[in-house]
Amino acid sequence: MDTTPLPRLALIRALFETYRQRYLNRDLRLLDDFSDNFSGYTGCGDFLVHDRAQWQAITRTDFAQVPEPIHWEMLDLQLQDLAEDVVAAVACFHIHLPLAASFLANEVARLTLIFRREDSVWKVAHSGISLPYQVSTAGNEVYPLQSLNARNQLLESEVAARTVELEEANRKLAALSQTDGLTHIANRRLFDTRLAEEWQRACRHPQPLTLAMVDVDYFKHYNDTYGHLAGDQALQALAHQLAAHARRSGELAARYGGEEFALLLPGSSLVQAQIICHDFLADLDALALPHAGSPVGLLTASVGVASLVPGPDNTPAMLIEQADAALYRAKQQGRHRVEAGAA
Ligand SMILES: Nc1nc2c(ncn2[C@@H]2O[C@H](COP(=O)(O)OP(=O)(O)OP(=O)(O)O)[C@@H](O)[C@H]2O)c(=O)[nH]1
Repeated sequence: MDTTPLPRLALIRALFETYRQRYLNRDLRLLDDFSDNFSGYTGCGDFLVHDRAQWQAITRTDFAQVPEPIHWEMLDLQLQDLAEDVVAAVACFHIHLPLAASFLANEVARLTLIFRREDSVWKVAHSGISLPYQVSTAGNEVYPLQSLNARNQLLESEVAARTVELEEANRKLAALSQTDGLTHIANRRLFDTRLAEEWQRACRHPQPLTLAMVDVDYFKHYNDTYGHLAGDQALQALAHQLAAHARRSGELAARYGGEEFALLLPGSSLVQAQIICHDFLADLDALALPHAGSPVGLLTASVGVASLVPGPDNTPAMLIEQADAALYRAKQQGRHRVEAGAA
């Protein structure tokens, strides 16, 4: 090594730099820089070496495992002037190997070098490298690439498994947030979203957007007679029937609120929607849920249907208002019926 007198810190820095360059460039001159009284601690092999020849062999193995120049991304360097003939350098860095796999670079390596002047020549008297993991090296490895690779693959598969679980949990959560807790059909939130989406779609490709509002008849009386729990079960049965009539893609049965439901029928004409709603009422009749407070003696519902071709002159709120108005008429005219269109 260069023995030109230098200010002490510059000297230590130069010693470290020479070591670093020779090590990074896989320069075999490094082998001559180790002291006859060398001791070294291999971070990955996890053992102390007292023998210069053994350390040289380890260094050769290192250079053979990765023959191309490597790179250290320096994080920190501390230089210590310990005695007239003894100096130290402690470096922290990421190791970048010229390999596709970059996982070693995620680790922070810490290298301690002690230089001693022997017969006016500075030698590396001690080298200790540590990496913050407990891995064993396989065969003739110096860098524990096989262990790290295995650990990395394990981590990646665990992350992948967790990601799948997380996606599944998110999917369930999203479904729950759009589902009515009692009837398990779409809730008001999903209805609002789908109405807005279908409205936009119908604006782009003009076609009618048709909506049926459904309301249970004399339901207060039903609750009063049979109890709230029976009322809940009746709502579940009705919801199930209504959902069976949302058959085509884009059609949606939803609980609008309380004992009121909605059936969104994109692309259906008023007449087609009326047929669907009549079928629904017939199926509800077929369930034959007794209702002593109803003139027909069964649980029935009333339906109001409206249809609009979405455009600049109307809004989703107008469609709901028109369906509500038709529903009001159905109630006024005796219930258990379908009323359609503007009055
Ligand atoms: N069991 C039960 N009842 C509900 C639920 N949501 C709303 N209701 C009841 O539905 C009834 C609706 O009563 P009203 O609005 O007076 O209407 P109605 O008695 O059905 O009369 P019409 O609609 O005019 O035929 C109320 O008694 C509410 O308590 C629910 O989730 N479960």
